[in-house]
Amino acid sequence: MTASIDKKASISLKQLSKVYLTESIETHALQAIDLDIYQGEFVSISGPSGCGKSTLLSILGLLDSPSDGRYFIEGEAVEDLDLDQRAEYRNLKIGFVFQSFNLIDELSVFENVALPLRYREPAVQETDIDKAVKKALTQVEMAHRAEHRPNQLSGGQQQRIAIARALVGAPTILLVDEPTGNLDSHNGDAVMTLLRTLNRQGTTICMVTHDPRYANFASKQYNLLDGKIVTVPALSEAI
Ligand SMILES: Nc1ncnc2c1ncn2[C@@H]1O[C@H](COP(=O)(O)OP(=O)(O)OP(=O)(O)O)[C@@H](O)[C@H]1O
Repeated sequence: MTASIDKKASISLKQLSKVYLTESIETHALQAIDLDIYQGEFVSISGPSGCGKSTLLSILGLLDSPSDGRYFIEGEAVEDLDLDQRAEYRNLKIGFVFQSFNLIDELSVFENVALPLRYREPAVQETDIDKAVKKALTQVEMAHRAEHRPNQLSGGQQQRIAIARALVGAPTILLVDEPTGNLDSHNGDAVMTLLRTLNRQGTTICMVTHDPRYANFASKQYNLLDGKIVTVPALSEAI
């Protein structure tokens, strides 16, 4: 049987499952997940510790493979790609923002943001890299810090640089993992406001968070409970 694919979905999961096998223990981390994320959406996925959020994000980011089910990016099946193909797909289609920023202190802000483009084949021309990096830094309002090193910046500024690095390759989707986890509430609010602005400018976002306050920034909210996904009704529907 061929799974029905919605061509318009940027990301589509069909009956996707992940089982971890360790010695005699079988953990069903994700159970028959069906999820469509459309271009221009801002989706949040929340849930308690151990519900499968990191597992889901790793699979969406092509860092791990499902045990069963299908995963389509822009209508193309990606669950069976080999390691090299996955790396290439990840570079072209996925922007990743981590809780811990993961910037390289030995490189300038400019070079950190340029990094994903330097791994592309065929090589991206230097003038195009320059243009794309400046555009991404402008989007996160950090163009004035291009020559700084990450460790010369505040946590909130570092997260902005990490977002610019995720945006620079014009990905299909931005996958965001607890973006405010290492920030105080002022910087956390500013980063969330930036993500909302980027979404309103057209960036598709899927964010994992355990903070319900920040889940409200998303236009569509899901809860993950024991590896199963449930839609959170919009406020107007809940009343
Ligand atoms: N590599 C692994 N091997 C075995 N079991 C794993 C592995 N990674 C995760 N699990 C199990 O899968 C389930 C889901 O874990 P996951 O890390 O995805 O949850 P989470 O929602 O991200 O949790 P947290 O919010 O605490 O980070 C848990 O029961 C966990 O123990």
